[in-house]
Amino acid sequence: MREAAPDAQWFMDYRNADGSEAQMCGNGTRVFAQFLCDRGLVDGVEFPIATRAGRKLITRAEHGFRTDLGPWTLSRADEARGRGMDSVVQVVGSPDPLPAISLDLGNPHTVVALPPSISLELLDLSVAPRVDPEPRHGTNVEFVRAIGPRHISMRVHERGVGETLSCGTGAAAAALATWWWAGTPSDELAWRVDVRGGTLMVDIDGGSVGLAGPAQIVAAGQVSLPD
Ligand SMILES: N[C@H](CCC[C@H](N)C(=O)O)C(=O)O
Repeated sequence: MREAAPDAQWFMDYRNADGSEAQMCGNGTRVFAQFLCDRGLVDGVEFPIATRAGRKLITRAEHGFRTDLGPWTLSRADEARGRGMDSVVQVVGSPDPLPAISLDLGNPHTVVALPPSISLELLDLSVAPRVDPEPRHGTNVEFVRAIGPRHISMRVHERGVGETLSCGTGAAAAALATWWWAGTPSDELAWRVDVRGGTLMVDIDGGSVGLAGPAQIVAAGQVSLPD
């Protein structure tokens, strides 16, 4: 980690609600940045942090922060390029399994574009969606509804958690998948992603992706780490 981010002063580690380790958390990087700024632990408008998924550059924005999430890849590129999908997802609320593509943003994501016949609001994500073939290390599953040009709405079932109100790397994966499927011209690169918890902005620059949104510390406490 030190080698991947030699100039980073701080390292963000991340655990899911069930205690499992995740390589990255996009929304977490902004709250981490807010914490560092509030405590005066970083200065400047731009600073790098280290994560298990490598160095991430944070920039202060007018309302919150932008995180350069860096490079992304299609996890099963040959399948995705050949068929426009690499897996299927069975979710409560859809009678049939739905086609999906898998992306790697440091952590794994599986994105489903919902057909018009299926309501995003009515999906039951209290039951974990089943991904086939099942990714070896699990995956975060995003369900996407197109709203307008470069504007999507999304719900997410997170690995190690369940449904959450927002997922930053998931929002980036959802925008990237929609962009990739639609073959969007290269000058249309700023995307708006509505999630249950608010709105995130995703900017796509070819093989690299950025995530911007607000950050607000809502509670403070102490955590005891095991020895
Ligand atoms: N909510 C996070 C991602 C948590 C990652 C996680 N659930 C996993 O990959 O196991 C985000 O804002 O990007």
